[in-house]
Amino acid sequence: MPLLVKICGLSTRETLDVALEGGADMVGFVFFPPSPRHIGLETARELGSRAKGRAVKVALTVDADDATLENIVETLRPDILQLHGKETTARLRDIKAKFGLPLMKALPVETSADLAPLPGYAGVADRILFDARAPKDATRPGGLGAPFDWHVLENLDLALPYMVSGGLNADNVTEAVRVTGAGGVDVSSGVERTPGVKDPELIRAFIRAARATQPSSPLPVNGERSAAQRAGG
Ligand SMILES: O=C(O)c1ccccc1N[C@@H]1O[C@H](COP(=O)(O)O)[C@@H](O)[C@H]1O
Repeated sequence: MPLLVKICGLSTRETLDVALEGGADMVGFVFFPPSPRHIGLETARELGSRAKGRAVKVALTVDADDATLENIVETLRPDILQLHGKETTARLRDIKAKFGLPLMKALPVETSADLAPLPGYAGVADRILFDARAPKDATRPGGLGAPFDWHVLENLDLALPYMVSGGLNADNVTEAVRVTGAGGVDVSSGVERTPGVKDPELIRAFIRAARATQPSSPLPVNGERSAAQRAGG
């Protein structure tokens, strides 16, 4: 399976286009007011229609209530919900029943003890995102540009697809994939000039580096674009 590349925290037309043209598989939009990447519903509507059919649209929320999720689903029209708070398995079931969308549950990781909730989430989430555990005094649970010890995932045996995030950038993504065996990578701070301000060249470099972690793809089948073509190579 080709590595999935997600660029998260996009908030402008220009940087969304760079991610799409660079071949990102997933584009993420943050709905969490304390974040420097938070977008409002009008921006969500505009960026959502721009990304439609070109990449998987991911709505990132943190312990959002139903009314907030309803507004996001109505405007962005996401393909998947990324739940980055302390949502329980019961809440995941509830969200799934109400919104009928695939769920990616973010799990904060510092030590192997943090993997304990996995079996519960694996029963209801469609995908897991392993992210660095934020410090206790952080103003947000992610998007801090800090990695975790990837060796915690070294012997992971998980039936569910999983991605890794936290402090990734073009220089360390190869090693992160090698150590964790993740099927996807997710980046925000590592493609920014300052918190919330994406840098087009860093986005392109990250996607190129992530694609380069893979053996060269076989010839495309049934008109599919190869990984190299998707990377613009
Ligand atoms: O990006 C944010 O501001 C954010 C806010 C709240 C929860 C998660 C957030 N970002 C996600 O965190 C990971 C790691 O990001 P980084 O590359 O270390 O900056 C990623 O999934 C972001 O989408």
